[in-house]
Amino acid sequence: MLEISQLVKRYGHDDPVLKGLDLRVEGNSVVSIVGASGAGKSTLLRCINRLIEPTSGSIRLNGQELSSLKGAPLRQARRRIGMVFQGFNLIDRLTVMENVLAGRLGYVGFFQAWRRRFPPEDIERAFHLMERVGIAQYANKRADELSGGERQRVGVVRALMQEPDILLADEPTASLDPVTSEQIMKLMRALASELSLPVLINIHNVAQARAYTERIVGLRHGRMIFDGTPERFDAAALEEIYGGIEAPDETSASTVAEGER
Ligand SMILES: Nc1ncnc2c1ncn2[C@@H]1O[C@H](COP(=O)(O)OP(=O)(O)OP(=O)(O)O)[C@@H](O)[C@H]1O
Repeated sequence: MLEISQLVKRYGHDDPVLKGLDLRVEGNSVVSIVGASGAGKSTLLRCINRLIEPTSGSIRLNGQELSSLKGAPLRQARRRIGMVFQGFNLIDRLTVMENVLAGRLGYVGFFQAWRRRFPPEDIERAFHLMERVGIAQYANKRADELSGGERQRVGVVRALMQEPDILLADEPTASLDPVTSEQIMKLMRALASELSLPVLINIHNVAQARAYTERIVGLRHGRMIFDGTPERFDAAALEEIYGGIEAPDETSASTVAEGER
């Protein structure tokens, strides 16, 4: 379980970008975080995985306080936080299997990794997960020979190889075509349920947030101004969050039929 309370992040001497956020995410829930550009969505994810240092407040993952960790304890905590990126962040010249095994780097020793000697159970887990998401046949292909959707599946499997307690996804579908985007959203939702994993997804596509996540958190200028189900995420909520700015993909909201959910 993730429990964030009174999280503040200030870059330098600027006004805080996150202004006292409270958020609690339990079990296998899939939560989307929406908000206009600059609202603080990426900053929130980066505070959770501690790519950046929160200014104040508390972030607890399964009871462990993350906000003050440093050194080895921070590295250990970070390997329990899986991250999926907009640009996939794969190493192009390495194979799919090598990219996937990179998810174990927080666990295996340096020389083991350098000699590419991963324990058999890691290889087995890699194949199992690759099969689950439909990329096992590409195990020995170079990552740059795959399509965007396949590459993002590699990104998801790499994150799951960490055996994470939570999965964070920063605009995971923004580089993909609409159909592939929906497949990736469906996949993350299914995996959350299969693995009892909470998933937090930063997303600009409001239609997909509504269709594929069970809870939507709306940020505006670093404050949470909406937290509810897609059913409650109505035109008024949209107006409050985007304040007259058209939400990037709102026009396609009606194209996601109930039956596809
Ligand atoms: N490293 C940084 N140094 C200074 N300011 C930063 C830094 N990173 C982000 N910011 C500022 O913090 C604010 C929030 O940025 P953030 O990237 O969290 O927003 P976002 O909601 O994810 O936006 P987008 O949807 O465009 O990715 C912005 O005003 C941004 O300029």
